[in-house]
Amino acid sequence: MLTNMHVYDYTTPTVAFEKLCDSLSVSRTFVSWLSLAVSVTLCYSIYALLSLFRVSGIPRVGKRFEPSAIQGWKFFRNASSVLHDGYSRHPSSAWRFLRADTEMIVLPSKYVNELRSLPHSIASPTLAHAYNLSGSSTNMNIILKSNLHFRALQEKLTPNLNKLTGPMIDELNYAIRMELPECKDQWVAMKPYHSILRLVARVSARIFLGQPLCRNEEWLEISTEFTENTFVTLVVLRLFPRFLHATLSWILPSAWRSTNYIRRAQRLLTPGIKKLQSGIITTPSHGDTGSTLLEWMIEIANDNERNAKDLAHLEVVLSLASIHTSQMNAVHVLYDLAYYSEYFEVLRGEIREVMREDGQWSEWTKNSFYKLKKLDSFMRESQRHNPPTLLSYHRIMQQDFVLQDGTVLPRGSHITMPVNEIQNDSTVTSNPQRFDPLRYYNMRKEPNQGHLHQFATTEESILNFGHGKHACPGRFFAALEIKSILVRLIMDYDWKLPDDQARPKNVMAHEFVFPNPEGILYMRARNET
Ligand code: HEM
Repeated sequence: MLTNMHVYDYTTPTVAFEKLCDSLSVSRTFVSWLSLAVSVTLCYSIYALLSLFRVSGIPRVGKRFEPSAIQGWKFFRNASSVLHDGYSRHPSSAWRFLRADTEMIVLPSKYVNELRSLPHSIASPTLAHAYNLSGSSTNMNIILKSNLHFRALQEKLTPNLNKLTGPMIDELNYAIRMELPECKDQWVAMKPYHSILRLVARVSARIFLGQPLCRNEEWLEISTEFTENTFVTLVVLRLFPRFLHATLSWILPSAWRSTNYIRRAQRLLTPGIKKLQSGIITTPSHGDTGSTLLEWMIEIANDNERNAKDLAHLEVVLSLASIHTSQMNAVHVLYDLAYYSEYFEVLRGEIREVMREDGQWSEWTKNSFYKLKKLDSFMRESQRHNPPTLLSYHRIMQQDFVLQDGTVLPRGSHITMPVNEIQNDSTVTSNPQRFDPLRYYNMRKEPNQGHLHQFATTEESILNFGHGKHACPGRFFAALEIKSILVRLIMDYDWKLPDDQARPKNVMAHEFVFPNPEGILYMRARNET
């Protein structure tokens, strides 16, 4: 016979749940947390199991039954050894490794030419960038909605670089006065990471938004801090399986801050965008000839791309793509120059030659900067030793695709290339351990090589900017901006490392490589210019 205690009303799950808790004499909160933990563990186990079987036929590096969370942690701590291990075993074929949030298929560069012109419908770089940046949790999924920013850079900004050189130089003059310390006749300690970030942010803002917004302190904060917070968020999220990202981003302060920066950018930029769209503002905002990137975006936008808030959002995305990437290269070059200090005079000699031909730096054109082949070579060599990321050429396969040697890239898989391993392979770069600042300058002196091996040129095995039709559309602007900043820093100041100190060590997180933000250099004003 059943006692009353066992006669439950199961008509609703809530009632059944409450009765069960009463009968077990445990608190409802405890049971809720327990069920959540069991569900998460179950989902995670299924996810980990599925990832074991996902891409058969392509060998995987890493311990076979080690959970993806542990492999992801190892990748976070020491991505270079994971990639070095995989590349040493499989230098000319595909292999894969597990991150906590996905599995990556790593390809050698021999496949670049097969992949470089595939359309988005087969291999999508945009989906891969959005995924890699945890787009749905970091406000970066806007790039899936429109590629207006990409087109504006390719069709408008790059062909007009010559006209933009004047405004860039003008803004840099102002930025240097605002951001660098007074150091006449004395050595002053400073952190280049922070000062150069502000120089790049100011010069970029002049080109992206024009005057007076480029000097607006709120915009300068948004354009630098959005990126820093987004990277903190994605570095953390990458340690967890994908299905937890949305929940985790609710509790990460860096994710709230990024979202707030997007809202602030929309509040700040939308009124001006609407005026430009309705033709109320017609004069170019540089205060010079030419347009700003924002004006070009408005000019070429199609009917689905005219939403003012989306345009403001894309301006922030452009800041993420451009400011820290350029700043990092400039800081690496300065750290390398301070270490190999004999090259200061080599580069100054080259700059003096261009001044003899083209006049004072303030009158230079894009072509004047092109003549700085030794500086260009130094920048490229510094980038080879300190690439912004160890992995590049990300694509998500939208269809199964069979490479010519029969390797199958399944639909949904995430492919990438180990740029750092490839460019430091001795079959690609002779004596790769050696830091040889004039390596590419000397290569360009060979017959028919003059236009090759430049900082902004991409090659099958030099993939820091990608390669082919999806390669970085901002790389020519980046080269010009970085050179204009470096010319000033090299000519107007002496630089040195603190006594007995080596070059500041890079900071690594997952595949990302950052110049040390705490690195200190001493600077002193020179009289020459
Ligand atoms: C040293 C500086 C820079 C580096 C190393 C760099 C590197 C890259 C790389 C590797 C890609 C991906 C290419 C691919 O898919 O294969 C990329 C894409 C892109 N870059 Fe750059 N970049 C730099 C500067 C800039 C600048 C200054 C701008 C803007 C003015 C810019 C705008 C973009 C955009 C819009 C994309 C495409 C993102 C998308 O698909 O939505 N980059 N960049």
